[in-house]
Amino acid sequence: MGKVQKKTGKGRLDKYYKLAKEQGYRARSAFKLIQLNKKYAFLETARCTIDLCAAPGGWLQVASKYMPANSIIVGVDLVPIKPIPRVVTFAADITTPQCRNLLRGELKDWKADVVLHDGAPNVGTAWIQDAYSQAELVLMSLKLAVEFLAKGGTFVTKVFRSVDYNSLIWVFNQLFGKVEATKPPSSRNVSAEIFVVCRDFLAPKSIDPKFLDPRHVFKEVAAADPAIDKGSSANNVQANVFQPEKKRRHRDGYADGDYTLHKTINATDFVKGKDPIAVLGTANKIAFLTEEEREWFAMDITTSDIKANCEDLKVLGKGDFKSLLKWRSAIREELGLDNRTKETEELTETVEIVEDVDEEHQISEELERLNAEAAARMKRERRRANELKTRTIQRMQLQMTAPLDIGLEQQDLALGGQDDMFDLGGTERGLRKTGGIERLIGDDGDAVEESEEEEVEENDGEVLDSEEERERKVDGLEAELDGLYDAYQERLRERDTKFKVKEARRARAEREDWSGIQSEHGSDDESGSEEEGGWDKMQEAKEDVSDDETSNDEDIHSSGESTSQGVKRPRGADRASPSRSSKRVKLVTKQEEPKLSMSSSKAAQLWFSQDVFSGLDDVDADDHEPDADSKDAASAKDWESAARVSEDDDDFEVVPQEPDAAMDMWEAENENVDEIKQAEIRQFGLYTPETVTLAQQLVNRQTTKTQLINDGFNRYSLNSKEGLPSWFLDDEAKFYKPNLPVTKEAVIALRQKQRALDARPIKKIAEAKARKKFKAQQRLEKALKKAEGVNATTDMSEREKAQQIEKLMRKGMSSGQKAKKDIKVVVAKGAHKGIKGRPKGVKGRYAMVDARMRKELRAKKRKEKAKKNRRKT
Ligand SMILES: C[S@@+](CC[C@H](N)C(=O)[O-])C[C@H]1O[C@@H](n2cnc3c(N)ncnc32)[C@H](O)[C@@H]1O
Repeated sequence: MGKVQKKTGKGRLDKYYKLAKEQGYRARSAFKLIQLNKKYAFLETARCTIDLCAAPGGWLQVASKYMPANSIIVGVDLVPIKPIPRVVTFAADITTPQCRNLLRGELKDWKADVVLHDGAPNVGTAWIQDAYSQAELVLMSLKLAVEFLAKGGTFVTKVFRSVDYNSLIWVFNQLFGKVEATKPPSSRNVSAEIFVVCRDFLAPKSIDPKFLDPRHVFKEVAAADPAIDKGSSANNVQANVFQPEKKRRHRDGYADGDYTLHKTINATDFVKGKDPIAVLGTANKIAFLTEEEREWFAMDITTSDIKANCEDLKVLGKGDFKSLLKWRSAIREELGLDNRTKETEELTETVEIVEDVDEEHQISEELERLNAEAAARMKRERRRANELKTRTIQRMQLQMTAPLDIGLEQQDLALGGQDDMFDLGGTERGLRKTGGIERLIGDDGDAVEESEEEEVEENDGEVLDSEEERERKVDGLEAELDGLYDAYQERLRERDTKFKVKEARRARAEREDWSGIQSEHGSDDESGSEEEGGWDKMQEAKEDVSDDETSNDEDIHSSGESTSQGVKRPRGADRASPSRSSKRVKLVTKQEEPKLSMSSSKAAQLWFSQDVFSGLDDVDADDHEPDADSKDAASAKDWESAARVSEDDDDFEVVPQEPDAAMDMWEAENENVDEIKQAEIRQFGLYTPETVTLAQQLVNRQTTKTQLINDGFNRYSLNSKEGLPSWFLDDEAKFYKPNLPVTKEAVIALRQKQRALDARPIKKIAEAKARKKFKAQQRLEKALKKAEGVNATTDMSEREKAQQIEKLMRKGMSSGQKAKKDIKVVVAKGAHKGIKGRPKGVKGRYAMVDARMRKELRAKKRKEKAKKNRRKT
């Protein structure tokens, strides 16, 4: 309470704060003066007013508004006050003679009709201190008031409700005819302030300076202190003892005859005295000087704590005082001063009778208690585990936890809920599981026993009977973890559109990932299908995504269905079709038939028939393959064929095959292969920076086909993913992939292409445009019909008809939307500050804005949002 209340947003945004803002007052306190003036009407008749402690100037504004024109208004404050029309201000401390001189200089011989004082000391630490300073400030302002007030004048001052309040009122009553204390409605109830309106200044010829001297005015209250010291008020002393921070200052020096600061009393006074609390409140030390006192000192009940407490009473807390009082009672009992001993004996006897209890009953009670404790412990653990699980799920939902962390947490839980990642016990268990512990410990049975014991202890009630059980438990947890992860992915997918986009991108990236150039035989090979991450995987991914894309962009891909397959080729070229495997077989056949080498791979054709390869028949001239017996064999197309063969079966044997029915089917399905191929290239071309870069490298002879083939055998190509958890695979997909070369030029070229694509109107825009056009047409037709109707009427003159038709046609031709009216924004500052109604020179719709209010509204919204978020979590 003692602290100066911080004006938080909540407190500030009250009715008067808003009103002050609206009306342009600098402080909400302006309304206090308005309300006081409404009640006592002192401003309207005043011709000179002094406002002491006037910053920022709210009261001055009010005075300037309510006082007659040409009246004098002077404001003083420690801090400078921004200028106010008709008001003179200066910065000074009202408690100093300098302020008095300044006022005198300003007013000359003028007397003030009103002196206002709304001062509050700028300390704001301890309430008592504040209240006293404020009372002193009031007295100082009164001192100035009596000097400058005209007879019959009014002094308005703020006073805090405190012990000094009555003294002040008494002084006011000596100097003024009418003194009234009031609390205007705008003064917050929580505030201890009261306003005292002193009217009808008596203007005595001479005033006893004691009336205006704080040492005399507040003497009566200060004089209470010695009384306390003398132990006259037990309650106050008690307050002194238990609330030392609230002690009043000795404004009038020390108690009579007591001129020392340090006061030592004898233990006898404390023990045998009637008011031990008063003793504790006044003394600094309890001394053991007499024979008897020394005996007490030597007694067991006088513990070292008690002795230390007696040394310095001023540093003791409540607990210490209590123990001193207990000690006093004990000594008094010893001395027979209190007759509690007897009572205690009686009590002890009673206890002895009660102690005759049945032993069996005790044991069963003990057992019950232990059972109850165990049950409670189990329950607690279960609850804790559940809480942990819930929290983990929440954290996953908030993306605060990586699935890896959850795994660890869950596993830890399974192993006792306390082990951490680097717990050696955990390692030991792991080793034990794999039989490694035996190897480590050898035949040292002791060590094993010890660790087992530890394990049992760690598991704390969740004793795992066997290795199998433990494994089962871990497996179960892993399965649960996988389930959780899948659910998490699912939720993400449902909620997060961004995630969907990322997933799509990832799928596409995977489809296009460079996984080496491999033979199609890999897919034919049964065991090969097990090996993911190579060509097969790429094909599968392509199929999956192609499926999706087909459904989205049917019109685009319909013509390209099942046209080609191969290494690194444009999106959509490969379609999932039942005849896929047969086509593969056919492809191999084709490639192996020398005559058909040109059409051996649709994908290769697509790839190399792009502009970038035009005129490049000798891409791999450096590379002399054994089957390169023709000019074409050295071409890129041939390179592709070679690539297939190179990764074929181990024996690297090319088996020529006869053209079969399947081949016919292929041709029958794709009559205009070339056209489709060209369309595909036009549509997709090289569309990842990696492919463009590789193409560039081939063109620039920076790489060769052999090089590419060799690069295909890398650490990423033969990864077995069997049995790996899905979250791990997801992570791998993100980070464990080859880093393919990308050139700056390739990226620029692709960006340009993308920009060109983006510039095309999308379907929705086209639809919206068509809708707009259709509506415009409808409007026009309607207008025409109405115009015809108007034309047909007979009860209108030709001129009227023309006017009406023109109006209708104008409406029909319009966009159908009403033009939005502009709202003029007027900032409530400068000339616009505090005005009511329409600001000058503003026509049409307008809105008054206030930067401060906007900030506060924003802050309010921000806080509400934060609160809501907190509630959610
Ligand atoms: C509550 S504000 C006054 C508000 C003012 N009535 C208004 O409406 O704008 C209290 C003011 O008292 C001033 N004050 C405190 N001690 C002072 C002193 N010794 N001399 C002059 N001004 C003082 C502070 O600087 C502070 O501006």
